[in-house]
Amino acid sequence: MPSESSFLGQWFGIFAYLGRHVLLHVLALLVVYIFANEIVRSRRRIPGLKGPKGWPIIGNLREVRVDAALKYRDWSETYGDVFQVQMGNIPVVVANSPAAVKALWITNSQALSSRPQTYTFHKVASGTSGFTIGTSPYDESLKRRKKGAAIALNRPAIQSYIPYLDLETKNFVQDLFAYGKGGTAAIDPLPMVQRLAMSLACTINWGTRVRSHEDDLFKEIVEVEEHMNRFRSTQSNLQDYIPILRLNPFNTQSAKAREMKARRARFMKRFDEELRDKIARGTNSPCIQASVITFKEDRLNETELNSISLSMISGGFETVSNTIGFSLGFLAQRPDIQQRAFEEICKFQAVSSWNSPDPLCDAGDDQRCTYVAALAKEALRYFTIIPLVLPRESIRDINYEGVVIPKGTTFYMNAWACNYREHPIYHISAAHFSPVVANPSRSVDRDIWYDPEVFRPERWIEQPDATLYTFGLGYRMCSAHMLAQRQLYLILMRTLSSFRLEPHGVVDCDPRTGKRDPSDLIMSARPYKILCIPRDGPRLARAVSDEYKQEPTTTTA
Ligand code: HEM
Repeated sequence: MPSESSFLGQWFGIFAYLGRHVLLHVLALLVVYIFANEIVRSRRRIPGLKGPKGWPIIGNLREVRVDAALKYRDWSETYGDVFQVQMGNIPVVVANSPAAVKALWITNSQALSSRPQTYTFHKVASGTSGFTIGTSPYDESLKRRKKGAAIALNRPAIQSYIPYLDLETKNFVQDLFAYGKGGTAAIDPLPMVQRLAMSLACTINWGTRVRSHEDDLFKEIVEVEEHMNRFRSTQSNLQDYIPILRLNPFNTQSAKAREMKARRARFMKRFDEELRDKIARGTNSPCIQASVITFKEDRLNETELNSISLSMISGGFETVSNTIGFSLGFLAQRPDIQQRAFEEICKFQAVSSWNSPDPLCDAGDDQRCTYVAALAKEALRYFTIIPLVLPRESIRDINYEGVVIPKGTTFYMNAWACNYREHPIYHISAAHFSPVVANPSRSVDRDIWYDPEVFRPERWIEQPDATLYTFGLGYRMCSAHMLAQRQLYLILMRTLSSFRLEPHGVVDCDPRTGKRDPSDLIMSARPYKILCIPRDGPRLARAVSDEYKQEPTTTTA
């Protein structure tokens, strides 16, 4: 009779043998898979275009997981201004200089008129709910939606939104004053400016305001949109590029994307239903959705209408708020710039700087205070909150300096690299950088700066025609760049004429070191607190006291 221990020993031997066998098979399969994938990956590279080779399966994903724009700029020194990377097996062309970007995005504007589709954002997080304009591929429907957005965001339309801008920026100043307890309590201004931007977008689109950053609806939209921003990131959703990861049954990313899709659909439906109800009762304010629903001549279907709403929320809210989020923290540490802006506002309003100017400045003024307009533009350049613009996809072959880039290729514009383009004779490696003394005559090309690392609004007064890359370029450039600049200008005018900003504790709003998550698509600053000290408390209190939470009375286009 075999003893119990030898019996167990036999079973153990059988299992060990089977285990080794299975393991060897799995390893062999893995090697074959990697080998076969390497052949596919190298065949998909664009012939004639240089670029880092990357790793099997993941390509360059590991190297560009965070701060991709900075990495691409570094690589451009080795591979040239235009090179290819591989996201998994997918080749992507990256353009890193003003000249290259203009040759591709302007000269080939129509060829670059589409957007690539990704698994996480397009298939899971959006699905049948439709895409924003900024994430839609090129087709007839996109053309209709772009036309609708262009009418809603052109100069005359913006003029009609001035009462809304007035109300929301006034509400913002009131919030800084009230929550900041007249300069005695440190506050995080981000939720307040998020409310401003969100409320403006909702008013223009649905005729509905978002009154407080303490509202549950506000918090819900912020949370959902922040997640959506992550699903749109060009480098952090590995499953977009490595399809095998989508099979993972415990895939938390897809589960989160589905959850956000459902939550987004809920608040969109709520806005839509409220508006339809108001239209039925004849109590609606004029807004984009009402004008399309009421006058059906625009021929936009339900999904297209939804796409415009999504674009207003997703385009209009995080962009402006994060630019201001970085700017206020940064300016709190730059009393010199605040003082200069204040003096320029006083001059603009024709009051002496020891008298206080009107803290609420004229909402109808279209960026005529040159210094503050330049300050807004410099904030857009310096913080370049979408460093890699939004990806494009070519709908035709493009010939770039003799290299044929096939139709269907993804392109990234490195707006960061273009906005920070430094003339070679002033180039010093980032680690040893010391700002060059300001001397405008030394900037030899209008798109190339001698001091890009310095925050200097004056550059836009010296070179008003220099290109700003923050809104992208060409056919798919930001549809609302005029509205956004107007918004930023009025927010800065009113904030800087009302308050002196001081940092409270550590404030890092440096666009290189102070990002909350450097893998996001739209960058935001790490949370910080500042003191908003009224320049003239009694006057400010009077200016913001009058019924600031009322509904706007003037109509939209
Ligand atoms: C600081 C503010 C803003 C910045 C930095 C910004 C930036 C951008 C960028 C980089 C693009 C892609 C451009 C390209 O591919 O060339 C874009 C597209 C877009 N933006 Fe903005 N944006 C801002 C504000 C807004 C606002 C306030 C709205 C709406 C109210 C908006 C609506 C859109 C739309 C609809 C598109 C899609 C255009 C298309 O694909 O055809 N943006 N934006």
